[in-house]
Amino acid sequence: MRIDVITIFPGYLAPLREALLGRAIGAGLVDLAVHDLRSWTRDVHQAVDDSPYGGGPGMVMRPQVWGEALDAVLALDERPARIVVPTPAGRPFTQATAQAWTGEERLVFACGRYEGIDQRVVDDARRRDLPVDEVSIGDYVLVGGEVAVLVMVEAVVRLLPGVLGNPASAQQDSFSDGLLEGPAYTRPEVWRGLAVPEVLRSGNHAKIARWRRDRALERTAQRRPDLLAALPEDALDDADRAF
Ligand SMILES: O=C(OCc1ccccc1)c1cn[nH]c1
Repeated sequence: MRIDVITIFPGYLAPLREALLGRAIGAGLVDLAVHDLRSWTRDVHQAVDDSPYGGGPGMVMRPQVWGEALDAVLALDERPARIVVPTPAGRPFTQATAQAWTGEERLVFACGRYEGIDQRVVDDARRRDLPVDEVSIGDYVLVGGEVAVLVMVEAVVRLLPGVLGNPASAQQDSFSDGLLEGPAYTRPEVWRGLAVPEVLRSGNHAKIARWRRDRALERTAQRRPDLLAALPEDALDDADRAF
């Protein structure tokens, strides 16, 4: 998978070259290219924003600069690309989104700042039949899209074959069965007077699986009743319902 990021703060994306993601890049599982949006400005001040039509606070990112930047970056590789624009006003980015994007040959992230990017940039891309997703990583406002890109790239790349040492852990992710992960424990057996739940040391794998599912159901009911309500009918068996 090729990933391009267009931003006025390329340094913000440096963490993508660290650790697991850095190894995925080194192993050739991911190609990452970060581009400075200001490369496509033509004025001496390298202006990337301007005042909003209709008035109001803040600034809007200029369409000309973004249009030229996207055209140039898209032209760097003939692989079809999905353009992703992080914004508080976007559709929710979820594990399902991350899973779906693992099928993409190329992702091009456009990092907005200020009050966002002139809407015509997205409209023009869609008019040219380029897939464009305006996505939100959560209901809060950041200063720019760069942090959201770090989140989304990590969520996607960890799912690519060969990236995680143990693919099973991606399968048993929180959300993969629609429930939150329950509590996890490791040695020592007793720590500061707190013991690991007996069942986990019983060696009885059926009992352990049941206990883990009960803890996941309990936690989901307490913290995310919305996820419980969203489960398909057949997702809960009788033992679950008893819980
Ligand atoms: O703040 C975010 O993106 C940066 C951004 C983009 C456009 C205008 C303002 C801020 C964001 C919040 N949840 N998901 C994304």
